[in-house]
Amino acid sequence: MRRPWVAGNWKMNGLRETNALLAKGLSLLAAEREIDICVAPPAPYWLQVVDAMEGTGVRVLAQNVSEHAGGAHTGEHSVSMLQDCGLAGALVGHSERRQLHGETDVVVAEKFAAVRKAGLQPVLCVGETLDERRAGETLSVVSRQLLAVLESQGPDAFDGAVLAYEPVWAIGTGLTATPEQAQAVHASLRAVMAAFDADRAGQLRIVYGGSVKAGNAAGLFAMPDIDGALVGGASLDAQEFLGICHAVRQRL
Ligand SMILES: O=C(CO)COP(=O)(O)O
Repeated sequence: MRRPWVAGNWKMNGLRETNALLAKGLSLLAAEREIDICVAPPAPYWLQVVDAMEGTGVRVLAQNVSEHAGGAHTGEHSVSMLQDCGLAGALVGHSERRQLHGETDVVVAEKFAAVRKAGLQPVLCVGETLDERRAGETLSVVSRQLLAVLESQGPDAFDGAVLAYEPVWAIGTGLTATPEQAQAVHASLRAVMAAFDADRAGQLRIVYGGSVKAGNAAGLFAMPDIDGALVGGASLDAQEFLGICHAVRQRL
């Protein structure tokens, strides 16, 4: 039984006042003890959100992290800073980082390693663009992105980690992958992992991201290999996010 996992990626949204309102709305999640629930606010608000979520069981993630331990890296933040601020982990390789900030598979794997070595939870994001899907390259792209970590760090690198499948064409577009489309990719990713370690593949939580809302979550979570969600836009609305967290309970 894989424990359901849902996270809200707030991206570059929110200010102190709206964060406080959203966090207050999310405090109802304290009841959801059998599910892992996380939020990933922008870095300037980590401490605000860590404080606001105290006692709720909701954990706070970074949206990105440096692969370097410290030093002359203007604008970056290290895993030690995440730890110092009380964060539980970090997203690595989000498609917006790969596409807009030129992060390669190698850099993403280094970030994954840095998070893991600090004992925090890495969330590896993989996904294909619309052109890649149309060219029939979906499975080769997401496998390559997963293998960049698996081959360099081994399957035990995924102990406690989460793998997020986020088709780029479904992010922020309102186009959701159908449950069947997402399930097919999740099953393939699990098979890639199984070639290294079948037990660990069975335990790996693979979550879906891309226009998940309260209204389409149940269909996705009914699929055998969709263990939760990484939610963007809908996580900025407490009721929507609560609805998604409730929907994932069907997997318990
Ligand atoms: O990128 C995402 C989460 O990381 C998904 O974003 P949307 O839910 O807004 O499509």
